[in-house]
Amino acid sequence: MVVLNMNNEADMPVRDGLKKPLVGVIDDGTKTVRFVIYEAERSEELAAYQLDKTEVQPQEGWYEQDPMEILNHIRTCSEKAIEQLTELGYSKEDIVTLGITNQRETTIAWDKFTGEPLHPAIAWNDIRTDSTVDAILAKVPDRNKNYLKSISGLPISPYFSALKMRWLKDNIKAVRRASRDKRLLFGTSDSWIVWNLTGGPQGGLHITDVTNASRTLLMDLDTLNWDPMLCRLFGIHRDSLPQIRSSSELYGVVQDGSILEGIRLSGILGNQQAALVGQNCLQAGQAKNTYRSGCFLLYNTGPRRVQSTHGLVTTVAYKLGPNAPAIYALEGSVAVAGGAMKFLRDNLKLVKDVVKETEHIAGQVFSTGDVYFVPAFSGLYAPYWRKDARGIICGLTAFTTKNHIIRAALEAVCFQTRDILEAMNKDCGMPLSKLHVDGKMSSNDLLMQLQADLTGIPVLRAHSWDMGALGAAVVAGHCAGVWGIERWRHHATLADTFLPTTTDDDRNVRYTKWKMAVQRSLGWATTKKSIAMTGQTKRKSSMVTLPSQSLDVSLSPPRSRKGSLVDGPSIDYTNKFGSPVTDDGVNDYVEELIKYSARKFSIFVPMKTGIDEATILDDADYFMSKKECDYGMCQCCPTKKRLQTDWETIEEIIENDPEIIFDSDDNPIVIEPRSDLLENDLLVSPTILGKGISLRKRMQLDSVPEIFKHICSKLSRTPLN
Ligand SMILES: Nc1ncnc2c1ncn2[C@@H]1O[C@H](COP(=O)(O)OP(=O)(O)O)[C@@H](O)[C@H]1O
Ligand SMILES: O=P(O)(O)OC[C@H](O)CO
Repeated sequence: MVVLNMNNEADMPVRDGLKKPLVGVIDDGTKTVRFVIYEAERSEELAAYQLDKTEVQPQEGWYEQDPMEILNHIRTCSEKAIEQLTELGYSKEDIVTLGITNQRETTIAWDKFTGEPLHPAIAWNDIRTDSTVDAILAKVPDRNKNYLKSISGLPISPYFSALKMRWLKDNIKAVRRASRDKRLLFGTSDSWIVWNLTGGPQGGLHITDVTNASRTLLMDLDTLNWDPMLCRLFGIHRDSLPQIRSSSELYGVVQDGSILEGIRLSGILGNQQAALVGQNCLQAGQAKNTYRSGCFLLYNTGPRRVQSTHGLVTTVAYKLGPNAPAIYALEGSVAVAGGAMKFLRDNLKLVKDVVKETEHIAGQVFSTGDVYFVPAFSGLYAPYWRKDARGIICGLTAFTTKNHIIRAALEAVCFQTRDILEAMNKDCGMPLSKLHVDGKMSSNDLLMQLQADLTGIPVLRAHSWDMGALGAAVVAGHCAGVWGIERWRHHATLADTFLPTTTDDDRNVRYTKWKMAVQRSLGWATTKKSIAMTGQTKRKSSMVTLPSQSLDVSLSPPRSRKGSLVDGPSIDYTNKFGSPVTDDGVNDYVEELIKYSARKFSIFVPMKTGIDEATILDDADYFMSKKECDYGMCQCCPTKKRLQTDWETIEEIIENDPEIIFDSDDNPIVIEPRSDLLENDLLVSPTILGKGISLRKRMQLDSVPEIFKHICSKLSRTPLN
């Protein structure tokens, strides 16, 4: 008899006879949804079912998924896998607990009350947020993409969830509205799944685990909580974010009326962290590389957070219980690995069947014939973090055949892995002596041999390609008491070994050439081009050039926006505009100022009797009163972490993001009625370089932004309409 105990929570079911406790895993990948059932004691996969997801690519560089399809697939896959169980003499009741592993960073916004997704999921590899990245970079000193790394471990890149959340708030009305009405919930796909499994609008749990949270760019790696400054910077309100939990604890019970009804949920891990656990890389110094659409190398650094100075990210590897310490990892993420094979199949039609043909075709030549393929389709991730890189195939000659190109695409995966290893060795100071690998693409023997040859270390391929689901089963089973982590630590993972067959000189010469190819791929996509590509015209801040002024002054943007806004001439308006300026000639300039460079504003409107003062939005008071403890850490908002906010366009902020309408002293921007204003006058008072300057602007009615009309209607003598 096995008695299962969930961390002192209510006891798990009691099983009799020979049947062993089973653990189910929901695996939400980029391309597929799977449901896998393991027999805990023998770590054996008993049943699995998988469905492909519909690929949605509405524009170049945009990758979306249907959140409802994810849920429907989970239902179907779990039903089918459980059907298989019955043939083995088991039943659904033998599944004692569930784990979830998921594609990370993919972001979903939904309505807390209706449960409806407010937009398709934006997948991790989507680059629509290119210009959002620019807007955020414009707010940080020196536009330094690593500025937030000391807190979050991550560079500012389209890859991470905060950028996707910001984009959704900026561009999707339904998301904005839900935010204003406090109905908005954000989450990575694990949160979406758990919320729905545990009741959805009827009390569903809005949670995520530390590993997923560590991929958002909003979590502080030390406190393992949402960081107030990061939330403020990205304009994401704490109430819309899930609660961060450990990777292995009893979260709740499935209550969605599906076949999984009543089963407990006790493990959540991002899929790359899950593969690290599945590969049994539980000691500091062990690493694994998973080859799928992308390729992700994680190096366990134990409880020590290693801050990379060579382009890697610091991430949480796992936290096996609410009171267990967090274990960290250094990660090298490669955006395109197996994805390059798909490109050769679907776009260039060089192969029909990736699995059956690539190895054979590439194996017919002994080298790439000096051809190099950099598959930077959506920029390069680690260690370069260049969103302006684009794919190139170089070194083509009249003798180049498709065999060379396919082989070069395989080698690209190996070279990108070497890039990561080089960075990792520098960061850790101790070269990795072997590499554990998994992922579907690792079934390619030629790829594995090339990997050993191009890195010079043995490559150990796991017996099963899907170590992610196994890892999630381990952490869920650990909490349920059916899969001891200590036992797992000593579990011998079977592997095929590929040994290097080249000399150091050979591989270094080839690697130098690869670096040359990478250099040629950089800077290909300009910001301008990427905006045109994605059809995004709204956020223009990074490419704005102020028009030449009729004013006899030199133009200068507010100091903190200098780097991003202006390539053109500059005005020193502090010297010129000490007092209100009503000259019509200043209109264009005020317009520009309002549009692009406002930093701290007061807006005055003609007075309406009886109203003394009001904030721009009713929300502002609410946020002001809540803002400190909102993040659960009012004493923990250390001054050093506060960022001097430099606002985007005022209309954008007002329209898009009520939460962040605060000036640099953390006061809400105030609309003040003033009796000395003419009807339809708005007096905009930006504070620049510490001085208040009043620019009176007579607004053209047809050009008055809706929000100003609203303000005037609310406060002034004469509504604008
Ligand atoms: N034998 C193989 N040789 C080369 N590439 C492969 C092979 N098997 C799979 N791949 C590639 O690896 C990727 C497998 O991805 P998959 O595991 O389905 O993960 P994901 O969920 O990341 O899409 C696909 O892009 C496929 O083209
Ligand atoms: O689903 P995969 O295997 O492509 O994994 C995606 C990663 O989690 C993205 O960070």
